[in-house]
Amino acid sequence: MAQLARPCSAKFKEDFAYETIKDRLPVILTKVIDAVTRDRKSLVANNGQGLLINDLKGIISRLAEMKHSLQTNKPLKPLTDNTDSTEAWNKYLEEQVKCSDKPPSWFSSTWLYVECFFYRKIHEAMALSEHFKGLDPFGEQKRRSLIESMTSVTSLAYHLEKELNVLSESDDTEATRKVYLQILQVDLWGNKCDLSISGANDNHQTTDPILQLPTLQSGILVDDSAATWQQLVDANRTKPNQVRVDIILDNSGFEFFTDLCLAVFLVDMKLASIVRLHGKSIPWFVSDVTAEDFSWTIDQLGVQSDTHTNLFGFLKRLKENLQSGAITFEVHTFWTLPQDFNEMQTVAPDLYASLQKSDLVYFKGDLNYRKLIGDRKWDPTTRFETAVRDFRPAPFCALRTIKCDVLVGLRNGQMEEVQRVDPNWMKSSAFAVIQYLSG
Ligand SMILES: O=P(O)(O)OC[C@@]1(O)O[C@H](CO)[C@@H](O)[C@@H]1O
Ligand SMILES: [Mn+2]
Repeated sequence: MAQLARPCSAKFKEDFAYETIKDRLPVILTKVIDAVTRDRKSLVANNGQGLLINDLKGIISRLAEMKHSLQTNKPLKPLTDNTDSTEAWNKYLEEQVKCSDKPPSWFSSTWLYVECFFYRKIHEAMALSEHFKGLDPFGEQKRRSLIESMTSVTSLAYHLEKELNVLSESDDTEATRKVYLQILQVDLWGNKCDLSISGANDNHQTTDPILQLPTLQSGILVDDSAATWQQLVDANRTKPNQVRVDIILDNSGFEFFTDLCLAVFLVDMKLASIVRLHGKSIPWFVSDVTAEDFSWTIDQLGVQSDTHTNLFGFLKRLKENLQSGAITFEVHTFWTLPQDFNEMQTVAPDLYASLQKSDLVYFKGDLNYRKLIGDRKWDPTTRFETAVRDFRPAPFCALRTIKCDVLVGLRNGQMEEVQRVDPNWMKSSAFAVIQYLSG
């Protein structure tokens, strides 16, 4: 068994974790407080009673108390909101208390734990209110980020529709493979549009998603995309018309649109008979997709197609696949717990068993990647399969733009090359990996 690398933590000032906990999360939390304060009038007006003001004041004071706790490195406390994940979170806290010499706190515990706890605490502040239990303080930003990406959305939709109309009439496997690899790269770089790395500042897509690919290509440090194509071909040979693909979603907005493009492509080109999309059950890491974001996105694409007619053909395909059940959306509590994926089989055996029925699972984004490799500071030349440890429910592929300081699977000397090219490599989202592991 390879020696486990140490987890990222803000107790090491050289870790990106330190900058995140010290600087970035307080900024994000301040924006949440401002959003709830600013929206107070519209939130109350929509609900029409002055007493709601006190309810909102309760939320704001809990968030302010959380900010003070974060900035003064107070011990983490059990959650009190009595939701379906409260017990799991409090059990995890108890385990941390048992296995560390001092009470877990923001700057002493692992980065993965405290950053996940940060977003779960924001949800607790809402869940403890009377009338705003499910309030998503990031909802407005996520909606705005899709609307401001509409030029890129419509050009991508039009491009894909044209390709699908030609390919579905031909049985040109090579041409299909080429478009698959192109859409996969579009989906990969869609992950640049993430509101957490941007400190909740605007981060929508402005360039043409297809035309930008050649300039981004050199930033792909590991490219196993050919192996994912082969897995799809092999799965269709052994079980024609029964291939299942899962996409573990990340960010809403433009990235989610690129996920929908990949899903429609796989179904309409008969590379998968079902694509199961997995979202988050609570607002998460600012821009992650919730069930509310999923429904709003489908509705909004409909609204937009009235003016952006290039959307129309793609949207028809998408809606047909949603109605037929070829594309589905679901959530599971596990995705918003603190455990990394090596613990899924123990913590969420039902989810692990479901993923075991998949022929290919795509994990989108940086946080999913961190959870695949345990958010540990592995040597970058460590093999991906070593860092993933025992997690292997099915063949899977990480599609991740790099936004923090954990990375594996590189060649000898490759990390040094990257650092020379861009010392800011862990925050610039200029680099990415497509890393595949067979089942
Ligand atoms: O999972 P995503 O949306 O690609 O990225 C999540 C993220 O923005 O949050 C953390 C930094 O606070 C990092 O893991 C990463 O930068
Ligand atoms: Mn995210």
